[in-house]
Amino acid sequence: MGKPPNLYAFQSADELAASLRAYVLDAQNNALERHQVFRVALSGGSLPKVLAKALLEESNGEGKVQFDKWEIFFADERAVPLDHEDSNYKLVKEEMLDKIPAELGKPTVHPIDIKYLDDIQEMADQYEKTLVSVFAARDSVRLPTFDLLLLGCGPDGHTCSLFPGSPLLRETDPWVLPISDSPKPPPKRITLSLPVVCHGTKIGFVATGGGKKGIMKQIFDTDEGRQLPCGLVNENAQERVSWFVDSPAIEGVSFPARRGSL
Ligand SMILES: O=C(O)[C@H](O)[C@@H](O)[C@H](O)[C@H](O)COP(=O)(O)O
Repeated sequence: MGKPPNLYAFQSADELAASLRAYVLDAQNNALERHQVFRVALSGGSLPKVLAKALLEESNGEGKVQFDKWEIFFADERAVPLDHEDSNYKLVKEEMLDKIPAELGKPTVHPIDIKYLDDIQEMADQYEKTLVSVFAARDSVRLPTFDLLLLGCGPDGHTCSLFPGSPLLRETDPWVLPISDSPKPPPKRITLSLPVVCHGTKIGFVATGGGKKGIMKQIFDTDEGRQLPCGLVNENAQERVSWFVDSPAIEGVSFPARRGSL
């Protein structure tokens, strides 16, 4: 048995952003020491905005974000054009990429290939090929190891586009999966598989606001919650998982949270 996931709780968005920055920088610096590149997967939802605040506004203190060493992938993506309002790429671009000051460098970004909008199986396969080309040949690496995955938690306990009760949760072979009936619109998406998510060196969740308190209590305090997608990531990746939450999101949660800093 490993150690449980880390749950960090903050009073304010500024405190959360400062700790998230320290966490991301630590992951970045460790990755750069190991292999001179930082491979990150990002989800959509509220995460890109919080991340941009952490990395672009909180510039005091330790270390520098070396965006020119970043390779950014999408933990999940909606099968829509890259300039569509549902696109996670557009969200990340507008919230963060377009605002990166020139002196921090430009990350390499891996969006979906919109040639395959009408064939999401092919889109997933092609995205997997992108991962293969970056992480090594599929045959020699059982799973790609992201240095960091930064994820959100839906009100039903979903993460990426892995939804509660979905058969996709049982898929162990593909790295990237298509989904055509997502309960959260739009219905057609691709997502990293659960084994790929859980294989990350570090997995960070950001969940804020009172709207999250019911699901946080379920995930951290109940056996059923541990079977939800976010709970499964906690169970499988244990101390490699860190949650960054605000006080309203964990009101009533019994699982011990560390308050105020990393
Ligand atoms: O593309 C998506 O739909 C997201 O990747 C999704 O998994 C999101 O992260 C959660 O729904 C949490 O969203 P919030 O952070 O907005 O609550």
